Amino acid sequence: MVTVNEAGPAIGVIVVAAGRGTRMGTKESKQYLKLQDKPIVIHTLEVFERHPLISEIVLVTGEQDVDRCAVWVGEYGITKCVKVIPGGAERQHSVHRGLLHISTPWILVHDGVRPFVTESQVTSCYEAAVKHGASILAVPVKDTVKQVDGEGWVTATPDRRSLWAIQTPQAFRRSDLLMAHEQAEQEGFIGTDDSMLVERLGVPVLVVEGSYSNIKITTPEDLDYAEWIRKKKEL
Ligand SMILES: Nc1ccn([C@@H]2O[C@H](COP(=O)(O)OP(=O)(O)OP(=O)(O)O)[C@@H](O)[C@H]2O)c(=O)n1
Ligand SMILES: C[C@](O)(CO)[C@H](O)COP(=O)(O)O
Repeated sequence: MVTVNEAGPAIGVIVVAAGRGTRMGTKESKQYLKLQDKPIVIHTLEVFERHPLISEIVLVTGEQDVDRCAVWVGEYGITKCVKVIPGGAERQHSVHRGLLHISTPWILVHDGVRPFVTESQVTSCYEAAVKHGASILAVPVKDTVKQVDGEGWVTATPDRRSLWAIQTPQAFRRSDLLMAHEQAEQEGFIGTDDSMLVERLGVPVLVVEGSYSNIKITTPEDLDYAEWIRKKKEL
């Protein structure tokens, strides 16, 4: 772990960037690939660095990447990043580790590979959480979605009007998120987002509409799309 900057408590963000990017298939993990001039994870950190409500960022990276990320944090002027720590085998473990290094009463969790979230989306997500207890960004699903069995047969077609594609940030009371992670760990439950864990506690989670451009850079074609989004934002 590297302690980078000192900052006062308010709203904390855990940026998880400890994944291996197997679906991207590049030698360098996708969060460190350059988008225009900077690593993707730096673009992501800059959104929170600029955000007036955010006081503190904990960056979770691969164990072997902690030192170089701590150097980048200094070089790119991410003054709110107070710690760079190693993550775990699953995203969930990385978030849990981050949570142990941040003590603000409200926490946002964000994927290091979602660099296009906007300041207003972060604000909307946080404000909805404070008002309603927990909140996540999402967009309505555009395609018809089918449930399919292991042999390829369609088993159900859920009503699309009830389906949303879930994004980050996701905002929670720190106490709820910590309890949710502890319970999941005790029960051996692994979820693909933090909301799943908090939902298991019985905490209602409100969906806040985000935007389709808040993509998670996951597969190679996402890189071209990311360049296109970035250029469009500059215009
Ligand atoms: N053990 C892990 C796995 C994922 N993540 C982070 O969680 C975010 C969303 O995960 P995903 O896009 O699935 O990233 P990877 O796990 O890297 O991708 P893949 O599943 O293709 O290996 C990414 O910022 C990733 O770095 C993490 O911090 N720790
Ligand atoms: C949290 C998340 O970004 C919501 O879409 C996503 O579930 C994490 O990535 P993964 O691809 O499911 O690992």
